[in-house]
Amino acid sequence: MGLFGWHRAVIKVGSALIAPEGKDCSGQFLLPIARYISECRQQGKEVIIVSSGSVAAGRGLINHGEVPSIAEKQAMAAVGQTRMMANWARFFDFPCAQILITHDDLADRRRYVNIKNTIRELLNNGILPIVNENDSVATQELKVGDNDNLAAMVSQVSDADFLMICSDIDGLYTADPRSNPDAQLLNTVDLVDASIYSLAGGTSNKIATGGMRTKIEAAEKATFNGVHTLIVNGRKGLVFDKLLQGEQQGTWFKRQASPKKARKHWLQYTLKSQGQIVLDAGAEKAVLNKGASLLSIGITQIEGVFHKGDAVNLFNIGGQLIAKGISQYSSIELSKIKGKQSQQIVDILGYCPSDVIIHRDDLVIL
Ligand SMILES: Nc1ncnc2c1ncn2[C@@H]1O[C@H](COP(=O)(O)OP(=O)(O)O)[C@@H](O)[C@H]1O
Ligand SMILES: N[C@@H](CCC(=O)OP(=O)(O)O)C(=O)O
Repeated sequence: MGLFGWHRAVIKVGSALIAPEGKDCSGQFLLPIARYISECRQQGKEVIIVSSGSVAAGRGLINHGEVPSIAEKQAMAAVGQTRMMANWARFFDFPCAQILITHDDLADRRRYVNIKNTIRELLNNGILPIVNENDSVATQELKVGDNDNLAAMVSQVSDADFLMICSDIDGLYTADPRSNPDAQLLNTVDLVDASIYSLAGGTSNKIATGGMRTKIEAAEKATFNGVHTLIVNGRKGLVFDKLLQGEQQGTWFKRQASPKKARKHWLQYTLKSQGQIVLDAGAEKAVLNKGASLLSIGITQIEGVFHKGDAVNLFNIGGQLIAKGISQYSSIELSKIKGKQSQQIVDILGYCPSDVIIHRDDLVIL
């Protein structure tokens, strides 16, 4: 896949576009981005927005000193978030959904799986998820801190294959063009290394967070996970028309592997298996040959102590390791529902967060 064959994109929109005046919430630059998103959805592609701007949108409504305190900023985010959501919603004739997350949510395996399930359901229902950091509750030390890195994390949790960062600059230059008029725009970056980081300066915008450095960090994370990353100027409407015509814009950071390969590598080597599940012959066939999700009916045995969101190894009845996946249930829950129909889960446990035990997207065949 090059830059245009993507199926699921995360589009990050920075504060500089939502609040060009440094406060309030403006639609000035959002129309071309919204049109681009609608057009892509019509082509059958899926889009998730990561939007900044809650702090800026609430700035005018909270009394604050020259430099707002953390509490003042958290209050700004609380009142600004609804305004920012309403600002987006007026551009779309399909529903938008708000997801607020912190670093803590992404680090906790159980909540990570919940975020993943929610995004999957929203997309299946044609709803546009709009994600932001939960600024009004996140403590400083538990924050991702900037929405560029958050967008890269969202691209992973949502299994996206494209990340577009819309900023107020044409892309990555050889130096910050605001202080270096001779700086040259880079069209492509094959690999994010120290030489790329050395080009980045911070931001001069008092409402923005990261400047170019956090965008490079995001590009490094995403491209490593198999996600092509593009930084474009979201202030130029023409950029989105050109993208729709298949013309590259901005700076393209090329992915290091296919998302499948990167994900497989992550599941297989990074995630430590916490337990074992033994499958009957029917489940083994469904998982191996039909690309199916694992259902409770096909499970014969559980070993080890694991929680929802943990990785587990799957064995066939003959004791052969066949796959590894992320379990939607804990070992205690599974010991009660193994061998049962999915419809019985709710009667046995009293709840049923998922019809499948391991979703096929969370499975790697070994
Ligand atoms: N090498 C560079 N190339 C491009 N922009 C850079 C570079 N170094 C620093 N910058 C600055 O990064 C800014 C974009 O980041 P930021 O202000 O955080 O925007 P956003 O709100 O979109 O996240 C640019 O306006 C630019 O001044
Ligand atoms: N979560 C914050 C934005 C943080 C942020 O990274 O801003 P930006 O650098 O403009 O993308 C907010 O909604 O105001």
